[in-house]
Amino acid sequence: MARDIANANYEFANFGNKYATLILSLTCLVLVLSWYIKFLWKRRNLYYLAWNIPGPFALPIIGCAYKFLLSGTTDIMQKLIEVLKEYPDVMRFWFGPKLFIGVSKPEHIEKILTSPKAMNKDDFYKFLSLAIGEGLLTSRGMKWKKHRKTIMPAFNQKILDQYQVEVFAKQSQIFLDLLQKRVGDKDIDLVKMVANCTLSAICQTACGLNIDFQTQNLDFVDNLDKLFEITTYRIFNAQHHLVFSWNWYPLSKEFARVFNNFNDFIRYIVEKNEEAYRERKQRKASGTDDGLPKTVAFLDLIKENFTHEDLLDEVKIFIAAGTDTTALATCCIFIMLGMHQDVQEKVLDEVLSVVGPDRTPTPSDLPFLKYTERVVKESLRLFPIGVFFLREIVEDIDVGDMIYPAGCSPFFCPFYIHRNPKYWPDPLKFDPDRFLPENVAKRHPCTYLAFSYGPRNCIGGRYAIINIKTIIAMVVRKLIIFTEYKSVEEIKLKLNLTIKLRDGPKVWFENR
Ligand code: HEM
Repeated sequence: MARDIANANYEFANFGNKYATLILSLTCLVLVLSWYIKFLWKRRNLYYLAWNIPGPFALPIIGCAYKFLLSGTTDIMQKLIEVLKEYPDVMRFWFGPKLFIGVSKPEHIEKILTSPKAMNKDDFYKFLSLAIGEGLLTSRGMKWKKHRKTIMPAFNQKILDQYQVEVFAKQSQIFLDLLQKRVGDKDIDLVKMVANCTLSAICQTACGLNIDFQTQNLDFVDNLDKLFEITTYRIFNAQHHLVFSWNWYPLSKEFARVFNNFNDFIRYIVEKNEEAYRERKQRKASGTDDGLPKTVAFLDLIKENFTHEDLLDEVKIFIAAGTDTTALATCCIFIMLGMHQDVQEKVLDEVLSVVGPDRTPTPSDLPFLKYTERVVKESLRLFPIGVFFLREIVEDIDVGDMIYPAGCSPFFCPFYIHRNPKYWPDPLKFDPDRFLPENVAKRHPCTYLAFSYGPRNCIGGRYAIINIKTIIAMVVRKLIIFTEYKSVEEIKLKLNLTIKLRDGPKVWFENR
């Protein structure tokens, strides 16, 4: 009898436990489902508007991410272009719950890039901020607006002519001297050499500091490269987006090392600039200023409006956004000139007629190097250094024939647009005359996005073109450029935040 009661109690307790587990599981399921339905309901506008946009099939949870599974940095670019080609004007792409829209139609690009509803960068840039801080390129909202307004005048043509061209010419001369010692050498690390030249120029133009990266063996350029490489890796490997998983990963230690080196250097140059600025102020106050015109750095023009931390962030961005981009663009131009000796001859003729055989280029020469400028732009068409860029839409944007929903992230791929035969006939042909004013007038401005477009375009575009023109003018007069590449198709690229030449520039120089 007692055993029967015990058995009955046991069965009752067991039934109770099972029942409680069932209730608990059902409650959890209902909670998760109601959270999910609420999540979907809140985003109904996004789903509704995305429905009509063509794009690849999206799987549950991962969306279209399967398209990029197991892709290295070379394949990602290739695959992105392949997908864009399937949907030539507009493409929706679900990456998990996130909606990206690839925009290739110039009329849409113009409306989005000029809309105040799309001035912020996508979340994707937060990994970039973790590496290079919150300066113009990565900052958002009012902070960006205020900084852009203050920094803009420092990049105007007058300042560039008055103070910067002299720096570009000096650094280009050092670069040329180094190249002349390597004549005939097919193993030069050209990207690094040019990057040291552009970095020395930017340190001086941004902070007024004369550090010669070109002749001293400083490894800052390698450090910056590594910082970008690890950041690119993290962006494209979603499993490392969580801080917890990243901190356990060995590459995070390497990231910390290059990150600290980068920050120490920036702190050093900004502090040096502030010291020099204080001294100048004291000299002025005590009347001991010699009255001679001084080189004015960007920092000198903006520092009164910014905190020390803001200045650090902005200098980080100038250096990170200006060094590699300009260097890569210059290397691609060297390749194009090596591949097209007739174009190189025309550049030489122009430089000799405007600047002459030995004189250093001055600001008044540069506007007359018109053909050289067309060469720079055409090379940036084929090799736009920023492969793609993204925005975030905070309110629906009606572009006429469709609506871009709030919450989506439009992305723009200059590499794809610049090689689209619809806008650029015979797109792989290198033809600088595409940039003759009469030909430019026939195209929609948003078919060319090397420096982006609208209020958030590249602030250093003019600066970069002037710097590159100075380097090319100095080099082409003394050296003939050759490359092993025979065609544009042969030049393989990979992604490292910006474009990289997978197999290097394969360029060498001979005496003229
Ligand atoms: C050939 C060289 C260069 C190319 C191709 C280039 C390209 C670009 C592109 C495509 C953007 C838009 C990026 C985005 O929206 O995510 C950008 C932004 C920017 N670039 Fe450049 N850039 C070059 C040189 C420079 C230089 C030399 C500097 C500075 C001295 C610079 C500073 C910036 C800054 C600060 C931004 C952010 C602007 C903002 O968001 O308000 N760039 N650049």
